[in-house]
Amino acid sequence: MQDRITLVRPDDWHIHLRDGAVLAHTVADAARQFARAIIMPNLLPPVRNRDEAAAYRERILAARPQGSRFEPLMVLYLTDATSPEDVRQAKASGFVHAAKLYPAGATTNSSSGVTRLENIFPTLEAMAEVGLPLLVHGEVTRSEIDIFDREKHFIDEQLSQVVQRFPGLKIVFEHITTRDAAQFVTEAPANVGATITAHHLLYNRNHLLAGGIRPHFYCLPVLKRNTHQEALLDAATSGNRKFFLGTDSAPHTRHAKESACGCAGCYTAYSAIELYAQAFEQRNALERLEAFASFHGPDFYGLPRNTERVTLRREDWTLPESLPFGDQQVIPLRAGETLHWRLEAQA
Ligand SMILES: NC(=O)N[C@@H](CC(=O)O)C(=O)O
Ligand SMILES: [Zn+2]
Ligand SMILES: [Zn+2]
Repeated sequence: MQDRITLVRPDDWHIHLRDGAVLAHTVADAARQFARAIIMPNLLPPVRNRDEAAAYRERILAARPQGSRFEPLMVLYLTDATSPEDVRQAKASGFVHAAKLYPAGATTNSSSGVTRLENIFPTLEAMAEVGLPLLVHGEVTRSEIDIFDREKHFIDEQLSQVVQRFPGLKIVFEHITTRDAAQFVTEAPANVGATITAHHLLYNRNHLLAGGIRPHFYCLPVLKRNTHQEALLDAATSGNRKFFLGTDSAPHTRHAKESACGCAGCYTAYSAIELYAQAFEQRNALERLEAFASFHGPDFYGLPRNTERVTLRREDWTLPESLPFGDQQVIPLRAGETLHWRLEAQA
């Protein structure tokens, strides 16, 4: 049985680091594993332009552990008011690598998001022109649409249109959760890719709801039935270059999660690559992990692959029950449970 895997250091193409005191924790967790990460801009207020991205980037860099070369890849948050000029300035900065579409009301801190896709057509045109990828939280927000069907509706009503209308625009369908999304991306042209989280590979809605409601498994888009989980495992382990690692690690305090109205988001940054290794091993596909975690993302974004290597060792270890999070606590996904792979500390 294989007991070590060496891979080129991976990157995380979708992470929430939050801001302020918690950056010390979130940045350290990400930097231990990943060389670079695409930093989600859904702060309050959101990261709307080059200057806000520059300031947030400085706060992240200042929170890096000593000696870390972790590189935050910044993202603009699209609002109805984002202009083509904002896009050009952001691209020219060199440190903004994408812009994110949050349909207004779809998820955490999305209230300043885009209310009608048509409002940002000129902005999307500019993004296609300068080569700034569009990242999408792909769910419709209409209250009459069942929450388990919102991703599928988004594909049919919105994403397919954007793909058709802007053939020159790179699009990442973020944190896909359904067979429909995996199929859509597979059949789409090469400018369309997708991130897949570790939790959507490891879990389905039974884990969230059967035998008791488990708030630490609640995220958006919500976990779907096991047939969708299987389709995501197929996609992630297929070797298809359109699919790559994006944890969507999205910490909320323990109190905000364990509540009558709990927040959406799973904290996976603490052990992300180990969780992915476990998912790939379930499929006997460990040899496909490196391409998914370390090659497909930079290739899609047009960035160089990392050169440094990391090693995962087969070793049982137990995740902490909770982690410090500013002056509060965050519960990592799989808290108190045993993982079977462990990332070796860097010399
Ligand atoms: N994924 C989540 O459940 N939550 C994210 C937002 C998001 O990525 O949709 C968050 O910022 O908390
Ligand atoms: Zn999202
Ligand atoms: Zn996210």
